[in-house]
Amino acid sequence: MFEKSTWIRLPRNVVVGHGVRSEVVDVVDDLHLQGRPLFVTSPTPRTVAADPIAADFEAAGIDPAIVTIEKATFDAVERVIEVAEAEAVSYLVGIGGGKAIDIAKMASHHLDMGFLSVPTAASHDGIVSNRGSVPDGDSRHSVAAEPPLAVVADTGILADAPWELTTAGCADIISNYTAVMDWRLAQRLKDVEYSEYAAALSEMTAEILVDNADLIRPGLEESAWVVTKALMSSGVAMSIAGSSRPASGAEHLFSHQLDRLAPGTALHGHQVGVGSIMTAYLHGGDRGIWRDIRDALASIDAPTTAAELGIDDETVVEALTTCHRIRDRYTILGDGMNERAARDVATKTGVID
Ligand SMILES: NC(=O)C1=CN([C@@H]2O[C@H](COP(=O)(O)OP(=O)(O)OC[C@H]3O[C@@H](n4cnc5c(N)ncnc54)[C@H](OP(=O)(O)O)[C@@H]3O)[C@@H](O)[C@H]2O)C=CC1
Ligand SMILES: O=C(CO)COP(=O)(O)O
Ligand SMILES: [Zn+2]
Repeated sequence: MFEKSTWIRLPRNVVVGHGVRSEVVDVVDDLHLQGRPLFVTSPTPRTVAADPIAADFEAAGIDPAIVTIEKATFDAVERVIEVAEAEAVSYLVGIGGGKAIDIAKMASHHLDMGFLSVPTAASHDGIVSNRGSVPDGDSRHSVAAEPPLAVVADTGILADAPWELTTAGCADIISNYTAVMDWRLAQRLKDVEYSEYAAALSEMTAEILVDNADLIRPGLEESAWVVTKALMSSGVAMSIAGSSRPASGAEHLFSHQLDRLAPGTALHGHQVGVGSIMTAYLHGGDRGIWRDIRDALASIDAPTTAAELGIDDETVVEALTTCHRIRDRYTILGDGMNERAARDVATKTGVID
């Protein structure tokens, strides 16, 4: 008897383009959302987007509550839940980078409320995904959360954000190449659940981004357009898979471990990009695609070395040898690298000296 079933949750409205910030109110109307919203934002995105959007809501006769979070922590999620209950809101709007959007996602999951995603930086592929990422004890990886009902991505705001946020988003996408290699490996060796559609979408997204790398330049709004569409597509791949597998393999384990060993030093996307150079080498050796990944990252100004990340060589080696413990996810790292092998891959790929 055929017993398979799947439930894919995707946003109903995706609005991308110049000046669409002012259309958040219309999107809420289109979704038939009633009552008060709670805006979840962080300091810079509040000024750049949340306050002006709040003014649009007030002009439409809706009085939003606003909570500003500084860090992605469970305390912040708790605080958002408390404010949502105290202010009797009906839905949430996450306005900001990965931090604000993830907190909004996780709080709305707990509250069983809808949420909208309004990115102010094209820095990560959680804009659309059904995953939320908040450090919990020793774990740093994403968990299932509420997918957005809608995404409103204003390319004017995204293009004005610091350039490194956009290059971080590009690197998060480029890392899909190695994430999918790890996923296929895990399917072959450990029989993990695998979706050819999600894997193909994730790889194709990276390929389109790399093919359009010459359009990705600072100050060019078209760059924000190209990168945001790729981030959405990658997020959809995660939603189809029902896991972050299409976009997160050993390169993400490496990045999550760096978040523990050198917190706040480099952006998520930049760390996974450097991790991807090394794990591509582990998959294919010297004839593999590690140089293509490195060159693609360099072509969009993303870091390709530990020094460019601002992380010392020893920390890279430590992260490589320990990151397989971060989560139960089989990757090319298997049950862990020894120090010599880690130093070797990091040196051969030029990540460390
Ligand atoms: N859920 C998922 O599927 C995924 C989640 N992630 C998670 O997302 C996070 C990474 O996202 P990232 O966006 O890099 O992190 P942050 O939200 O911390 O944003 C990075 C920085 O950019 C600033 N910023 C945001 N927008 C603007 C703007 N328009 N102008 C100027 N500065 C701006 C923020 O300012 P300020 O400090 O003032 O807020 C912050 O300092 C990680 O926690 C990662 O784990 C990543 C990939 C997928
Ligand atoms: O960053 C992600 C995808 O780009 C999410 O992956 P994790 O599940 O490893 O946190
Ligand atoms: Zn990522």
